[in-house]
Amino acid sequence: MKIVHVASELFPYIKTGGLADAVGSLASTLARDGHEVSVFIPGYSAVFAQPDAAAAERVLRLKIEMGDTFVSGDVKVFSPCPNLNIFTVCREEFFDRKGAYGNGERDYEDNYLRYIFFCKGTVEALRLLEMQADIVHAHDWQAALMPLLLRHAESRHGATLALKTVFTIHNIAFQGLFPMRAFFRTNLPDELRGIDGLEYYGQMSFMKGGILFADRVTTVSPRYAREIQTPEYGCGLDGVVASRAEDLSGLINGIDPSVWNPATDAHLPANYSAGDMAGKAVCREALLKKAGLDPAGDDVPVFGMVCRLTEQKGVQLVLDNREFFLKHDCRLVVLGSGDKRLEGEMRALAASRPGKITLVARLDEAMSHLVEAGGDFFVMPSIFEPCGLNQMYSQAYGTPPLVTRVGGLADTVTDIDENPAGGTGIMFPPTAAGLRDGLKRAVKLFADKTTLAAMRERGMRRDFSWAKAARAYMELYEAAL
Ligand SMILES: Nc1ncnc2c1ncn2[C@@H]1O[C@H](COP(=O)(O)OP(=O)(O)O[C@H]2O[C@H](CO)[C@@H](O)[C@H](O)[C@H]2O)[C@@H](O)[C@H]1O
Repeated sequence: MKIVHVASELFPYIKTGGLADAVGSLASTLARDGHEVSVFIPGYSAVFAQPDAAAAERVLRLKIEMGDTFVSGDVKVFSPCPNLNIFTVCREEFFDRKGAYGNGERDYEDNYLRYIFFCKGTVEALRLLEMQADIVHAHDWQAALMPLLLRHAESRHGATLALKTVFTIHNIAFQGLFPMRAFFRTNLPDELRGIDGLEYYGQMSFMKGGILFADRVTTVSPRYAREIQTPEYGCGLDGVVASRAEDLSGLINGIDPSVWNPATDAHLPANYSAGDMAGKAVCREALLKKAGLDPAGDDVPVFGMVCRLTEQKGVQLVLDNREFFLKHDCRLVVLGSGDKRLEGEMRALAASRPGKITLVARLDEAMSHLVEAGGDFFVMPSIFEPCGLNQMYSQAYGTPPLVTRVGGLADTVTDIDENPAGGTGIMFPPTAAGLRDGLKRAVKLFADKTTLAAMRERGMRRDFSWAKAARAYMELYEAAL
């Protein structure tokens, strides 16, 4: 099958979060299975810093109509492995910047222009390169205009660019909402300005376009697919999502075993597996040292956390439990940056107990592997979580996760008290009291080494592979065609 993915992130070329991992793994798994896969991403300068992308060749010059003007750019391509072509839609003025979406303080004000250009450039490339896709699969708000722009270009040019379109919601909290004047740059027909089109309370919503106009809509777990049809989790788009209920499905992400496998992980000082756990202790020691924490004996649990520091990830719940971390003999390593207030409060908490609590406020791929491997428990108390990857990584690394009962977390972790013979983690409601209870249960469990060892082993033997996840997408594509 000819499959085209369109996304603003792709591991290992450009990543700010789980979107990059999900698209990267899905695309390469489908390519390995023999499908002809292309991925379109913006030509961020960071992409070309990667060795295989540095040799990208220009295949097209673009001149894209955006409102009453034409904007130029080009398309470069490289191929990191058989059956996989990565196309970058380039325009230095838009994508040659330090951050993908903003400067660290705020989002770029021209993001609507950048991603309209990206989607239009992709559609134009599909046309000029005569790619004849079976499926065009767009991800998240940055690519959400693809289904509409593609069908519009088809009717303008009398061509078929793709048989079916799929839109995946990785996180409905980020919708691409802009003042309505942005619509003018799409050159879409005026009737799409209204409530049955892209309008959302007087603004223009990219994500609404993806949900309404793709042939199939997916999100990244069955539970989140149900949740986003409710006002509590739908972030204002619950009605729109519910209107597509018949074409909506929730497909769990997988993890890429060539990147996330403790038996082969090159980021770790020692490897280990369910059958030989000796290396995990080496990783634990290395983690404490790297994080600048005091050594911790067998009776002192090490809690790890890796995430964007945002409300979504439940960082506030951790802060609300400062007393727990201060009172109990434990260690806490937090790797993440983001919201300045949360970062500041976490930094203050760490400063109040150096040697015991630490915040590493940067993006650090290698250290994220070490936290997964070296921790005794992984803390992931998300307020909402479409799928979540770290709770799967942590189970694969023998580090039981503490998770809230929401979205993909509830779909991928089994609570040890509810199911003593099958438990792989600890689950609780998304509140400060819920997390407190979870932490206390973890401390108790840490003293019960037999139960803990069995739980670790069960997590490590679970099949979270992308092979399984990619099969579910293939079934969806086939059903759509
Ligand atoms: N400081 C840091 N250093 C190194 N690595 C860091 C890091 N901070 C975060 N990461 C990494 O970023 C990724 C985060 O992935 P998640 O799926 O947990 O969340 P995210 O909310 O970004 O993704 C959204 O999309 C994905 C993909 O569909 C969904 O699983 C998820 O629920 C949804 O919110 C992980 O690989 C993690 O290790």
